Amino acid sequence: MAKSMTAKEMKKDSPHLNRFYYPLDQAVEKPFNWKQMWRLLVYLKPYAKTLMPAAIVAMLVSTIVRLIVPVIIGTWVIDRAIGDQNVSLLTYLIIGISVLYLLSYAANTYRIKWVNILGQRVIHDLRKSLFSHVQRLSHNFFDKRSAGSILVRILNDVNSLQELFTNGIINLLMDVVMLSGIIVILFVLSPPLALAVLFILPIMFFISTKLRRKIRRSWQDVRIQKSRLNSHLNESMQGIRITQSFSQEKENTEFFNGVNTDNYEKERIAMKKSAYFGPFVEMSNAIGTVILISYGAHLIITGNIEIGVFVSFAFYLGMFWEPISRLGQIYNQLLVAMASSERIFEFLDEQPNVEEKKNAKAFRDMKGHIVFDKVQFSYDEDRVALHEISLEMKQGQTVALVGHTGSGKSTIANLISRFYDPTNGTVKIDGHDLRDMRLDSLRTNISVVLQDTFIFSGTIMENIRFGRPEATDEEVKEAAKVVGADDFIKRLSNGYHTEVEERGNILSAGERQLLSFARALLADPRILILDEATASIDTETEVKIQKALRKLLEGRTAIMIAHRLSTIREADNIIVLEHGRILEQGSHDELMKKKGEYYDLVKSQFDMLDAL
Ligand SMILES: Nc1ncnc2c1ncn2[C@@H]1O[C@H](COP(=O)(O)OP(=O)(O)OP(=O)(O)O)[C@@H](O)[C@H]1O
Repeated sequence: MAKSMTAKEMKKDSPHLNRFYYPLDQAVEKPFNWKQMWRLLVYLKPYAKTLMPAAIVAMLVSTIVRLIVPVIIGTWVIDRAIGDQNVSLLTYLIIGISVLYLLSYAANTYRIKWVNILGQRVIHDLRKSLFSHVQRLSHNFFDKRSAGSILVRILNDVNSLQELFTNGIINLLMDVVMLSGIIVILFVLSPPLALAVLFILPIMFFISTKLRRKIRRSWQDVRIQKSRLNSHLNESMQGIRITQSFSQEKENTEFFNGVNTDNYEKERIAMKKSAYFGPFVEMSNAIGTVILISYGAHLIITGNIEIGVFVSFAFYLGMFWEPISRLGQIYNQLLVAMASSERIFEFLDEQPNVEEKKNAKAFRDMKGHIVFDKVQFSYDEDRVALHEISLEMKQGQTVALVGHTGSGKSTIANLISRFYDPTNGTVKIDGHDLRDMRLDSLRTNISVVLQDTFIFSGTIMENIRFGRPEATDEEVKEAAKVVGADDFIKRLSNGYHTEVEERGNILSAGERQLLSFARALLADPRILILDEATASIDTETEVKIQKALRKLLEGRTAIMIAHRLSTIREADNIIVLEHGRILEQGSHDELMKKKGEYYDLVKSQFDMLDAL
């Protein structure tokens, strides 16, 4: 039964969750689904002729040895060799049994090895296909999900399938063979004793399944609690600076202690329930043994069975519980795997919204002449982000997009890079509808410099080279020089080889911006999209950035989402947007003369500056 908790339930469930709750928490129980199971098993296909059969043969060898040894001991060693006091037969039997055990030992070693390799490979393949698929998905997929939830699927959900693929499937086969083997042998040896001993089987199976279900639910609670603990820990570490600056450490610690205690409580309950299982197994064994002794002894005394059969029964009874208990475990594993695989397949079934046509053409020598022809666009059904926008950006022009927040500036930029397709109308570059063109040939001609520059972990050199992986060290340095980033890079401890952590925490906002300019310049795009930083930067850096910008813009079509008056003023064309519509456009002087919306915007910036 699928079960997800509401916030209210979670708060009730966890007394310490007064301030936060984490809606990602979900119980992981899904009904068994054959179709999905079959889809999962397809991942074993590449190994269907190598590792799979090898592991199955090894498993069969060790299981068959375990199955026949008790019969040999009962009917041959006890009834024949010892009964007839036949020493040479006894010697042969001892040697034979030893050889069989050695064979089983070798088969087991290989089974474990092959099964583990098989599991690891399947998980490796699954993670690879999931990652490459997710990387191909369009922006609208990432709009709907947090980075954290995507990470959980690629890491945790795939991990939770590992156990199924390493041991689960082969163990399942092994246990079925073992269990059916034991039942058949017991009935062949003595049908009445087999009936008496196996009579308790369905009862035990029923009770143990119930018990296991309870235990499983408790461990699910533990997992949910752990995920809350992780979420809180993650949030605390990410926000540590804000916590410290607002002196909220005490409150935060109290909250953490609360979640930690809840976690402990859930673990304690789960442990307690799990502790019932071992003694239950022992007790069931004991009941079986009592039945065996009382009824078995009666059968021996009345001459219906020999002592050897009795001994074989005792052996099998000891072996019986292991596969039964493991089958329950595998069933649990399957349920967990169902939940995880459902989430994984949900991602794999997601198709990119922006698709490339089969016969898509490549841009050759793009000039960078952009035309929007009656473009309408909505991110979601109920809100229109752009209404019938028609505009032209000529080759080499710098076009500034201005307007209030939410007016559609970034949306226009997103459509030029074809991160989304227009709902109506067409976006053309050099006269080609973008939907007819190859995505890679479009995007290699466009560089996007965002406000929040993303710095990857690696060296400064590698970060700049991201724009053109084949660039030489000299070309990287040249690009940095042109945009004026060279000065600060040289002052870093290791110059161009300084390691910057993910997101570039060791660099200032201005430095990060210069770095992203160098990256864009190195890529040498025909079209440059620049989301200008709103963060205030000191005048010296501002001047540097302006100079760098001029270099960067030379000979390219540039679309600037502009906030600084200095940038806007220099643009060839200024497009003023409001609520997804173009209000007016023209050069700075033309628009100032018009005394429209742009004039008001500029005036308000000046008024603000005066007020400062
Ligand atoms: N990924 C998205 N999903 C849904 N709606 C979105 C998405 N991105 C933007 N919007 C909406 O589309 C409209 C236009 O947003 P856009 O980001 O283009 O504005 P903007 O002018 O660039 O704003 P800002 O100056 O704040 O960056 C807004 O109403 C916004 O809420």
